[in-house]
Amino acid sequence: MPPKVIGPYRVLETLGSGGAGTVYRALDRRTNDEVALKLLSAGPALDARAARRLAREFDTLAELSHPNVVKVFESGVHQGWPYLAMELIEGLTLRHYLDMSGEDLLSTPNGLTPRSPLPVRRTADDDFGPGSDDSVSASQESGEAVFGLEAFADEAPSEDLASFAGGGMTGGMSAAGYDSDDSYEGLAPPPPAPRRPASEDHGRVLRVDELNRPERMGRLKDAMLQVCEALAYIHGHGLVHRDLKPSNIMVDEDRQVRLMDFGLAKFLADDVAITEAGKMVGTYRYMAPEQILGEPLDGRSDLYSLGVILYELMSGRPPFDAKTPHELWRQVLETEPPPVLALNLHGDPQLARVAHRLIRKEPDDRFQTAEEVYEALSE
Ligand SMILES: Nc1ncnc2c1ncn2[C@@H]1O[C@H](COP(=O)(O)OP(=O)(O)OP(=O)(O)O)[C@@H](O)[C@H]1O
Repeated sequence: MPPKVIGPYRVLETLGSGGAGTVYRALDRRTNDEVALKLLSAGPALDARAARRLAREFDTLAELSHPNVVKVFESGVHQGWPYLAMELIEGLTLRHYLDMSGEDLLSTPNGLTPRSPLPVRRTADDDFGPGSDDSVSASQESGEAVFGLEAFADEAPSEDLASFAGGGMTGGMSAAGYDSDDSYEGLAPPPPAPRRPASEDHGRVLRVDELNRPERMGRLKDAMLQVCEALAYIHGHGLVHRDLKPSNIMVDEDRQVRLMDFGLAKFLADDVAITEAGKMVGTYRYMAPEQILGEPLDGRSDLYSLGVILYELMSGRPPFDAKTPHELWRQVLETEPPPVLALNLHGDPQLARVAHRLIRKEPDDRFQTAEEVYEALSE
């Protein structure tokens, strides 16, 4: 059961939950405004010192203001658990926004609410369970390949479309639900990954020609440009997102993109207890090599994550895919991903070039700023 009241907010419904906690639609009883309230529950309840640090961190975020960055209103502590009040976005996460066909978008009452939940297996962003490597099917040469949505199966259960179909969400994956081993010692070479034929894929499939629909590509490009604007803004303020992934990007009814959850990863990374409990700081699949290695990060690490997102949304599968964090890390650090255009023969060559340059292993070899990426995407 969700709490009825959190600080000055009355909880109205559960919007979803992820590795760090649960997000509620809530009413600010002081102003009668609705907000999205994220209650963190990944670690032990905060002590007074950690609570003060949270307040300091989020005071900084609350000062930021950009049309593509979700507005943070305030933070607080509810029975020892930190919470964050932010702008309520009526919309979809980037992945669902791009999974939908143009018809879906146009035929729904508010333009973004899907008709019904899709039968898609959803796992956490760092779930390496069975099927995590099953995304690409045969017959790519013909341009007729189909991709199971398992290719996108890195979303938390909170992302189930039910939460947008008026049903709200209960449950979801708790941090304790992660069973992946994230220690970095004793890397073993990955066993060959079995690939199932497309017919065994469950749920909706996206064909390559669906991925390339001009309308979808237009939306993808436009969303990427807006993410670049958001990144340019936060990097300009000396901040790094650290956990950029499709579930942290929302698109509202006016197709305006909002970058979410930034700043949170740093707070959680700095809190060893929370980090160990949740294992969710920087989702592995989107993490830059330097982040995996625990090296200092700058804006270029976010650009790497942006490249993974672009690669995945263009090709139907992530550049590196593995069943365990060890395997994934080895691939990220040592191997080259297949060319996007080998997976999607008719993909946009310019976007493919941008994606590949963003996911270069050395930060110096990538685009250096979000502004540069914006320009390259606009060419
Ligand atoms: N500001 C918001 N407005 C509307 N819905 C939101 C907002 N923030 C989050 N949500 C919804 O709540 C869901 C859960 O968000 P949350 O940030 O807890 O999880 P996540 O980003 O999927 O995972 P993680 O916490 O591991 O990064 C999101 O997928 C989204 O559907």
